[in-house]
Amino acid sequence: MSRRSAGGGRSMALSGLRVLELAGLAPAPLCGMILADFGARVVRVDRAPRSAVATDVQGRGKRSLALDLKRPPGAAALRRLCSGADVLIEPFRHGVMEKLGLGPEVLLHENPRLIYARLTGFGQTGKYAKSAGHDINYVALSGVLSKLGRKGENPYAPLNLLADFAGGGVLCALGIIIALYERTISGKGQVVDASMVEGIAYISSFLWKSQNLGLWNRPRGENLLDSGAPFYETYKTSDGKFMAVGAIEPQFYDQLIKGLGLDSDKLPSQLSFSDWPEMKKKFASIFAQKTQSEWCSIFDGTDACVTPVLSFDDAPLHQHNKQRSSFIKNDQEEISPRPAPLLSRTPAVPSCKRDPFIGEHTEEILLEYGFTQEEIAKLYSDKVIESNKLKANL
Ligand SMILES: C[C@H](CCC[C@@H](C)[C@H]1CC[C@H]2[C@@H]3[C@H](O)C[C@@H]4C[C@H](O)CC[C@]4(C)[C@H]3C[C@H](O)[C@]12C)C(=O)SCCNC(=O)CCNC(=O)[C@H](O)C(C)(C)COP(=O)(O)OP(=O)(O)OC[C@H]1O[C@@H](n2cnc3c(N)ncnc32)[C@H](O)[C@@H]1OP(=O)(O)O
Repeated sequence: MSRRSAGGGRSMALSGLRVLELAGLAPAPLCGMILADFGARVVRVDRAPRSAVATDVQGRGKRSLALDLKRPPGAAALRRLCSGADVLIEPFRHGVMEKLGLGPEVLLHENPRLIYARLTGFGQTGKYAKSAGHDINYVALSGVLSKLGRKGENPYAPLNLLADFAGGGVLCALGIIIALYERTISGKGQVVDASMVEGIAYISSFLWKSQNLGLWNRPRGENLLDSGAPFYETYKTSDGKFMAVGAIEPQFYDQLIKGLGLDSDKLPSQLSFSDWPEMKKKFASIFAQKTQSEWCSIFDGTDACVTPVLSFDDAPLHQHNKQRSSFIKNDQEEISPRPAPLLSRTPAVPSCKRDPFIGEHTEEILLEYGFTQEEIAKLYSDKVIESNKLKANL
């Protein structure tokens, strides 16, 4: 496991980029964390009066400023911060920023180079633009949820990975980077309308565009890649763990059959759909006869596409992941995934420090953005900003 400190002397791809992230639930924090991991100076703008504990668990590499946006001097302070920023990420449903007087017309007028990223579930327009929602709702509206789940069961949302993170945080970060690239040519900022419904739909383009290939003709849970096929499944081992099987191509399927100790001449053909349920039972009874580690000994080094299903405890300890330093430890000994992808010259250097407390850096950030000590004192006395130095010094 590697332990590299932020800013360890190497310049990162996004060094010098100034980002303001208005505190949100899950997607915007990931977006901000990605930018911070790759070198951006990300300020999380938390609420004042602040809540006791930060709910953002993706605060790595960020600093926190606690600011009351509902008070006019607070909104004015954010406008000023935006004048000196490259990127603003806002995670509220449509209309919230406009109500605060912080809509894109205002902020882009004051800073035409600003990338104004709006990360929402339903986007800035349309019937649901002002409705509350969460990951599962967005996946549902994208069409994708209808495809997920096992045979005979209700659709199943795979945690909150699809909308919040893949279609939300990650695609918003991509939108920001694209807009920043375009700004190098035009000199102009723009609004990034990152709707998680559309984000999921977009990352599911393969699903949409493969509808005519016959891959998805059968009901949910009975197709090649949705747990219908015996060779694209998980199987329980004798020690209560699992193996993942993804032996799609015939040459890899042959190696699976060999590893399981079966004779392919005595089996139905791989793509005989009607035999799939029976083949699954056969595979399951064989996998149940050995431990996960025994199966790894059999399949490691083959092309059978069989791997262990690792727990969070086991994944960082797996030899392959250790060889690539795929997981890192911070100063609190917390383990998390190393930023991906790896850039050869300017890789991400994630911070090893703990996440910021709410309001921990209020003063230093305001000074950095050009506020005077007198202006800061006024904001304090007006109770528009808060700092949390006490906790930070513990
Ligand atoms: C499935 C996921 C969500 C998972 C989240 C969980 C991980 C966490 C949810 C609850 C957490 C727990 C809880 O907090 C209790 C504990 C607290 C403790 O500290 C830690 C442990 C906890 C157990 C804690 C643990 C975890 O953190 C939780 C379990 C998702 O799908 S996330 C994606 C959600 N959707 C979106 O992001 C799409 C866009 N956003 C929205 O649609 C809405 O924001 C949303 C999410 C529906 C929320 O609606 P809401 O009405 O609450 O907000 P908005 O309409 O957007 O308006 C925001 C209002 O706040 C004002 N405001 C904002 N910033 C400031 C500021 N700096 N100063 C003053 N005011 C501010 C803003 O003006 C708005 O005010 P109005 O309503 O008056 O207009």
